[in-house]
Amino acid sequence: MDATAASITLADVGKVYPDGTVAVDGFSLEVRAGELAVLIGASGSGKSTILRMINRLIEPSRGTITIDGRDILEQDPVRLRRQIGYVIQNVGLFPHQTVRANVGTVARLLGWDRKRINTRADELLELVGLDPARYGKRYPHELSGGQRQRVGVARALAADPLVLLMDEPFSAVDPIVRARLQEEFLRLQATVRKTIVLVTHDIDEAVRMGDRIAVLAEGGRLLQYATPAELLSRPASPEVRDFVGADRGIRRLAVTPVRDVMSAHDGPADGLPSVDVAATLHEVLAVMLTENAGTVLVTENGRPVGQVTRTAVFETPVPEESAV
Ligand SMILES: Nc1ncnc2c1ncn2[C@@H]1O[C@H](COP(=O)(O)OP(=O)(O)OP(=O)(O)O)[C@@H](O)[C@H]1O
Repeated sequence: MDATAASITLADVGKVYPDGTVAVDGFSLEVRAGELAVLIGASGSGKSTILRMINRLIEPSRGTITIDGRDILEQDPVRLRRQIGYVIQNVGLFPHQTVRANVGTVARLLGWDRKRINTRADELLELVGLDPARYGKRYPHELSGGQRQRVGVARALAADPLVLLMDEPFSAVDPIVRARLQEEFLRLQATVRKTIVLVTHDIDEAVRMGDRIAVLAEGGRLLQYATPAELLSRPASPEVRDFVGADRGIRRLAVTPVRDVMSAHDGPADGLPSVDVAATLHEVLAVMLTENAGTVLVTENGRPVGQVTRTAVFETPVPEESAV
C-alpha cells in the first residue's frame, strides 16, 4: 500500500464486557484519511473502549470497523496492530531497553535489518525533537516525562503506520510541557499526515488538536461530531453546550479564521494595525486590545484585502444560544 494514511469507518459498533457492562452501544463514526479526530466525553463514556477496538486490543461485540475499506476483523490482529501506532498515557516504554531500541521495536518485529532499524530510529528521534546522538543510548528513566512521551510518539511512528491511536497521550505531563508537546505534535502531523484518533478529557486539547471532535455520552452515545469552530459556535444540544463549557466564546475566537469574518475594506488604511489573512479572531482581538483599535486591517502578502471591526469579532457567527 502506497498511501500514508487511511480512512477509518466505524459502523454501529458495540461492546458488551463479559460482566454485562454495555460500554458502547451502537457507535458510528467516519474519520477521513489524514484527519485528526478527537474523542471526548465524560469518564466511562466508552472512549478508550472504542479506541482499543480499532486495533483489536478489544474485540467488538457487534458492528463493523474498516480501515481503508478493509474489515479489521478479517485481518490477523497481530499484523493489524503493527500497522497501527498506539500511544498511551504513560507511554509504556520498555525500561531495560535504550531509547533507540524502544523506537525500533516494531521495525525489529517486522524483521528489518539492524542498520535500517537504527537509521529509521534516529530519523524519528530527530523528527520528534530529540537529538539521537544525545538521547539514543539513554534508558527511559534517564528522560523527563515530556521526553519519554516524545519517544512514545517516535516509536508509534516507526513502522510508518497508516493510523495512529492516542489515548490521553499528553495528560501525564505538566501543563506547560503539554502545550509544547501538543504544538510540536501538530507540526509533526502537518508533515506526516496520519489518520489519528485521539482520546482526551481536555476540551482545550480537543479544540487545539482536532480537525473534528466527537463528543460522547455514556454508552458511546455520539452527541455531536463537528469541527472545533462548529462545536463551539453551534453546540447541537444543551448537553454538548455544558460539556464544551462557559468559556467557549473565547475558544471560538481561537478557531475562527479572520477570513470568515472580515468585510470589504473601505476608507484609508493609514495608521490601522493589521493582521495577516491567516490569523484567527483571537489574534485579531489581541491586536485590538494592545493597539486600542476598533478596526483592524486584514492583509495578504502585505496588501489590504479586508477589515474586521470589534463588533464583527464578537457578533460573528451569531451562535444560537440565547436560551442560556
Ligand atoms: N474490562 C472491563 N470489564 C467491564 N467493564 C469495563 C471494562 N473496561 C471498561 N469497562 C466499563 O466500560 C465503560 C467504558 O469504559 P472506557 O474505559 O471505555 O471509558 P472512557 O470513556 O475511556 O473512560 P475514562 O475517560 O474514565 O478513561 C465504563 O463503564 C467502564 O467501567
